[in-house]
Amino acid sequence: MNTTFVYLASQSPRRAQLLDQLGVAHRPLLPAPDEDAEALEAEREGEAPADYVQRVTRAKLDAALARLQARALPPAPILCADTTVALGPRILGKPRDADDAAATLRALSAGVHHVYTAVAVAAGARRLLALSDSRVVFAALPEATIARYVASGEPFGKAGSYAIQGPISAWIERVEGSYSGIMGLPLFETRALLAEAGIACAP
Ligand SMILES: Cc1cn([C@H]2C[C@H](O)[C@@H](COP(=O)(O)OP(=O)(O)OP(=O)(O)O)O2)c(=O)[nH]c1=O
Repeated sequence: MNTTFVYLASQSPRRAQLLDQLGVAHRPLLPAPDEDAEALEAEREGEAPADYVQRVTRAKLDAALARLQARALPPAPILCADTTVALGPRILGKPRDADDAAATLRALSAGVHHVYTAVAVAAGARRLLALSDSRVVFAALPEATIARYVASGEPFGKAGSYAIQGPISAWIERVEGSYSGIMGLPLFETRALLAEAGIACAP
């Protein structure tokens, strides 16, 4: 396929910024107002977090392909991703409210959790998917820190109620894996998928 851009099927500004780092031109391919994006992220009982994140990412890709067809847009590869924070078998999604965000941060405090990000590319008839798995160690979070952080508003819209790219990183002792993956788009895996789809990244 001879294309000069990819469609980024994501509302996340972080994913657009991360894709910029690869030097790949991209255009948004966002859901219509009547599309139920939340339904895609419904959990299934007993499903392992790594399986969940890949299933949701495939569903996001299917929805994006249908959107491209419905809007009769020019063909180009589509990229999407999903990030899930897991404490053992438990999925810690985006917080419902301030209490939920504080409870999630208490659960992550003084412990180890995983951040899974699946990234998927559709190019022509091909569909490619990769999974990034990172291990994050949080120090013990004082109650006052949790309260200030929740009041700052940053936990909202973030899986696991935190953003590694923000001030809470001062309480992260160790990370093994992919920093960009934790932020929402693992650049090593994304570059490899795009290369497989015939799209060269810089440098
Ligand atoms: C753990 C963590 C998550 N996040 C963000 C990345 C994702 O935007 C969000 C997880 O939600 P997602 O459901 O993966 O993505 P989204 O709803 O923001 O965007 P879309 O589905 O349209 O692509 O949490 C951070 O920014 N930093 C972090 O450290």
